[in-house]
Amino acid sequence: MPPLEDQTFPSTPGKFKIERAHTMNRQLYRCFASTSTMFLWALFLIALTASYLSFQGFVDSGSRYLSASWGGIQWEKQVRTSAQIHRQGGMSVLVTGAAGFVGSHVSLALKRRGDGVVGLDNFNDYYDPSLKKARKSLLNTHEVFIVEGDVNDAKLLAKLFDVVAFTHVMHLAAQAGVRYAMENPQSYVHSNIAGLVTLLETCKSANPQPAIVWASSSSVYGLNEKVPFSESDRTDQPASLYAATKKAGEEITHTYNHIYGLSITGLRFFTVYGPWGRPDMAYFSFTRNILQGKPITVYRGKNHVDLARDFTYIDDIVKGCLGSLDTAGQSTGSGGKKRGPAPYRIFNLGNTSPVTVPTLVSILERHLKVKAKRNIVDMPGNGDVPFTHANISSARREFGYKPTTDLQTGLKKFVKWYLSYYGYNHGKSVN
Ligand SMILES: O=C(O)[C@H]1O[C@H](OP(=O)(O)OP(=O)(O)OC[C@H]2O[C@@H](n3ccc(=O)[nH]c3=O)[C@H](O)[C@@H]2O)[C@H](O)[C@@H](O)[C@H]1O
Repeated sequence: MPPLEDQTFPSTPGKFKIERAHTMNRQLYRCFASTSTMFLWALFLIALTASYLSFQGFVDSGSRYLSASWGGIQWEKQVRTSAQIHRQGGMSVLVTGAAGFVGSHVSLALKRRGDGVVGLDNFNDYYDPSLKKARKSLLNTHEVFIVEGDVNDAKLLAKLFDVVAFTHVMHLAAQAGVRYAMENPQSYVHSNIAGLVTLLETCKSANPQPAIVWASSSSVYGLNEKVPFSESDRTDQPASLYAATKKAGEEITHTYNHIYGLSITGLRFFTVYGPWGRPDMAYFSFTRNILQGKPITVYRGKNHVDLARDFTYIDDIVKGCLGSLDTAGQSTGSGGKKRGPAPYRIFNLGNTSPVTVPTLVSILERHLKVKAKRNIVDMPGNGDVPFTHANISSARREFGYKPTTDLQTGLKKFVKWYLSYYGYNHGKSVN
């Protein structure tokens, strides 16, 4: 039996060490009684360490290989080819959210006029990812390569800037949707705040730094009642977490402009709609339900006042995006250091003619030739605002922005696309 003091927990660490040392000495003496045994043990330990290290190396490279959906010579070639500029004075643009609604349209428009475009998208399932895959296929046929990845992946972003010296970033990747923010608040912080900062960190360190144009939102006007909404109006009363993250984005981009000399343009989009749109938006889900004979819920504001939106057609928004890129001016910093002041701009991109939600439904009924089953309910406190209305004189002055599509015409084009994509007797599998 060992002495009692060896069995119980020591009263001080020092005592423990002394007692343990005695015990270990006795064991060492027994084990390494002869020098030849010690030599063999040393050899054994060296061999063991070497095989452990090479096994770790194998595991590391294996997991890198398995988890990487990007990288490699072939991948870099695709990125470079997609980024190639085919016009005099053209730009090479990294478009985040390229498989999204606005992202896919902007990518196509840039490519068509000869600019280099590389897309980035995480293909999340906020809405039916098969629609995003279909947009990706469309872009592929126009030689736009979309990298599958998240804007929070700093290594991927750094790699992309290693491969291509992007002149511009069109940042459209975001968690969209006003009401969904109550269900999944963290996804807004992840994409609209953390993701934005990761992207800005990459851009600030890039040499040369790109100019950045990114999607803010009309929702930043929140409870503002002064109409039409001008960029100088107050934006400190957001009505939803979505709006709050977009407003935060405006402040965050301002600091990167101020400290690092990044050229920044924020675009406040007003309820963008059109072909290849987002299934979570009202005009899209109403269309699906009307065709399926299901009821639609139409929200109504205080005192039974109809809600209204400055619905803006996608082609007008695309023109606004391209105009912003063309006039962005250069970032002035390099290697994370500012060399002089750079442009910081914010523009409304709206249509300037709000339409009520019941009118939107009536237009859809006409185009679909089907009567909607309207379920009218008071607007729940879910982050919605009663109306939006853009003053677009700044964008008009700066790059000639002039929307030309009214809701009637735009919805006609949307319905035509919807029916060609899903068919009449369809929609059942759409999310
Ligand atoms: O401009 C923006 O920055 C935002 O535009 C868009 O938000 P919203 O203007 O809220 O569009 P959308 O959901 O189509 O609802 C339209 C109207 O239908 C009403 N609405 C909606 C759903 C419903 O079931 N019933 C209903 O009446 C509803 O109350 C509202 O009055 C983008 O989704 C958002 O990502 C952001 O980009």
